[in-house]
Amino acid sequence: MNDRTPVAPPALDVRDVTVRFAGLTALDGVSFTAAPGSLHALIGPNGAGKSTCFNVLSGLCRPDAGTVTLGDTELTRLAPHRIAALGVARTFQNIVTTQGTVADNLMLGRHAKSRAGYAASALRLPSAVREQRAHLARAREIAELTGLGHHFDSPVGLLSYGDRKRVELARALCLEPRVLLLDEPVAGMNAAERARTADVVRELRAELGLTIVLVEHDMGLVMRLADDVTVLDFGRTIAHGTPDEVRQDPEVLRAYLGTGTQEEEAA
Ligand SMILES: Nc1ncnc2c1ncn2[C@@H]1O[C@H](COP(=O)(O)OP(=O)(O)OP(=O)(O)O)[C@@H](O)[C@H]1O
Repeated sequence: MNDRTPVAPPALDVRDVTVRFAGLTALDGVSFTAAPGSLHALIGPNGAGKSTCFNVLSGLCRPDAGTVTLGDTELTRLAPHRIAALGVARTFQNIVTTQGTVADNLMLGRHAKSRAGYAASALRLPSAVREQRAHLARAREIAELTGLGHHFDSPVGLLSYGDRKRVELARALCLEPRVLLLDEPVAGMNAAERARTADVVRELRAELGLTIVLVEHDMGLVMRLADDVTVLDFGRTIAHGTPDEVRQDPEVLRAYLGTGTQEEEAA
C-alpha cells in the first residue's frame, strides 16, 4: 500500500450552485473555494443551506445549476461512492456509532481501500493476510491521531459521547481522504470534549495536510480553526473572508443577531 505518500491536496471549487426543493431555493448561486490544505468553514443560521451544500459536495444531492470541482475533476454529477473514491470523505452530524469495537469500525472504513478479493480474504491467502495486517496498523495510527489509541480494542458503546463521535471522524479518515467534510463535529459535546476535538482537527490537518470544509454552529471553534469562512443565509452567500472579517460584517451580524451593525447591537 502506498496510502500515506503525501500528495498536495487539490482545491475544492464550488461555482454558482443552486438547489431547489419544490418552491424553496435552498442554495441560490453559492460559490466558494476551499484552498488546498486550508480549513474552510461554512456557517449560517438554521436553514441557511449548509447541510444541502454538504449533500451536493458529497454527491447525495444533485444541484439544479452550478458545478463542484476537485482540482481538475468535476464532481457535480458523480455518485457518492465515486466522489468518496476520489478522496472526499464526509462525517455526518447525527451519526454516532454504537456497534463493535473502535478497531471494527475503523476496519470498516478501510474496507473501501482493500485490494484483496473476497476469495483471497476468505481463504486467508498470504497476500490477503499481509494486506489485512497493514490496514490494521494504519487503523491503529488513525486511532492514535484522533485521540482514540487507548480505546482501539474497546467496544464503542462503552466510550464517552465525545469519543464515539470521534470514531466517526476516524472512520472517515480511514478512506485516506484528500478533502474532509466535517458536519458539526462537536455538536452535543461538553466543553472539554469540544476542546479535545478542536485539538484533534488541528493536529490531523497539520499531520495529513488535508483540505477541510467544516460546518459548525460553535462559533468559538470556527473562529479558532478556520482560515476562511463563507456565511450563508436563506441559501445565499452573505459574506466571505477571514474569521475576523466575517465577525465584523454587518450582514452577518444581522443574520445571526437580527441587528444591523455592531453599534446598533451595543446600543
Ligand atoms: N429534502 C428536502 N426537501 C425540502 N426542503 C428541504 C430539504 N432539505 C432541506 N430543505 C430545506 O432547505 C433549507 C436549507 O436546509 P439545510 O438543512 O441545508 O440548512 P442548514 O443550514 O444545514 O440548517 P441547520 O443548521 O438547521 O442544519 C431549509 O429551509 C430546509 O427546510
